[in-house]
Amino acid sequence: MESATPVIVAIDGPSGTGKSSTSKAVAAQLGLSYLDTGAQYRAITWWMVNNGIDIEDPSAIAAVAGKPEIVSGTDPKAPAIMVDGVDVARQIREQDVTSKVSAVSAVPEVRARITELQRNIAAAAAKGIVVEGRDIGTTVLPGADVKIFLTASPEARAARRSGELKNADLDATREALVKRDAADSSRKVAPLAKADDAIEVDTTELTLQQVVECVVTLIEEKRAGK
Ligand SMILES: Nc1ncnc2c1ncn2[C@@H]1O[C@H](COP(=O)(O)OP(=O)(O)O)[C@@H](O)[C@H]1O
Ligand SMILES: Nc1ccn([C@@H]2O[C@H](COP(=O)(O)OP(=O)(O)O)[C@@H](O)[C@H]2O)c(=O)n1
Repeated sequence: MESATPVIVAIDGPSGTGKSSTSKAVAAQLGLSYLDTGAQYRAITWWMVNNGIDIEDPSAIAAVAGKPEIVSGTDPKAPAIMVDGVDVARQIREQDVTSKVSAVSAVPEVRARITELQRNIAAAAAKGIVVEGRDIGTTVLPGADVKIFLTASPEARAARRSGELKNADLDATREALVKRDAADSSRKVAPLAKADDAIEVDTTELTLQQVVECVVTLIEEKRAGK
């Protein structure tokens, strides 16, 4: 599939619905760039924790939101995330960051900063980009060519997540995940939400391959002008 105009794809949804795996596979298959916006919010959270900022204090977070330099790689086969020149790909997945990221990402100054980075990265993608997150279709790139909102039952999502984490307790994983979704959905600025014009795909009973095929087909149809 060749096209002169870059295609912008927004994939949103709660945790464990398959956003990262689907977005990486779709981008790799179509030769597009890829951006994991959750990794950016995790990276700024890691920096706050590492610099002793009180996560309970939004004004303390806001005051330093512009300080860390966050650089995202956009190769779907080797996604990278750096903070002040340090590769934090492993650290940002740790439980401590996961439990604090919703509080940090709810601070408007953090969102303004990260949203600007995201728009610049999307604008620079020559062939187009798949951007995954919570507010891409609604806020970051409302003019995206294709908008997908992935969902799945909390049970399926918890089972997928505990499959990744060693010794994870299924009930505790589900509880933590539902709590984070609630925090992300209820914040004032750019909450987790489906855009009115997004296509919802329930992945509970689908394999990753089926979800990837579904999204690739939607992009191809859009490019063919259907
Ligand atoms: N449709 C699917 N069926 C089964 N497992 C899946 C499916 N999609 C993703 N997974 C697995 O679930 C886990 C979470 O997927 P991920 O893409 O990280 O979700 P998200 O980015 O939405 O949090 C990963 O281990 C992934 O391999
Ligand atoms: N566009 C986005 C992406 C993530 N986030 C925040 O970042 C957190 C981590 O996102 P993630 O995509 O890495 O989470 P998982 O789906 O991997 O569990 C979310 O729980 C949100 O608090 C956001 O606010 N906006």
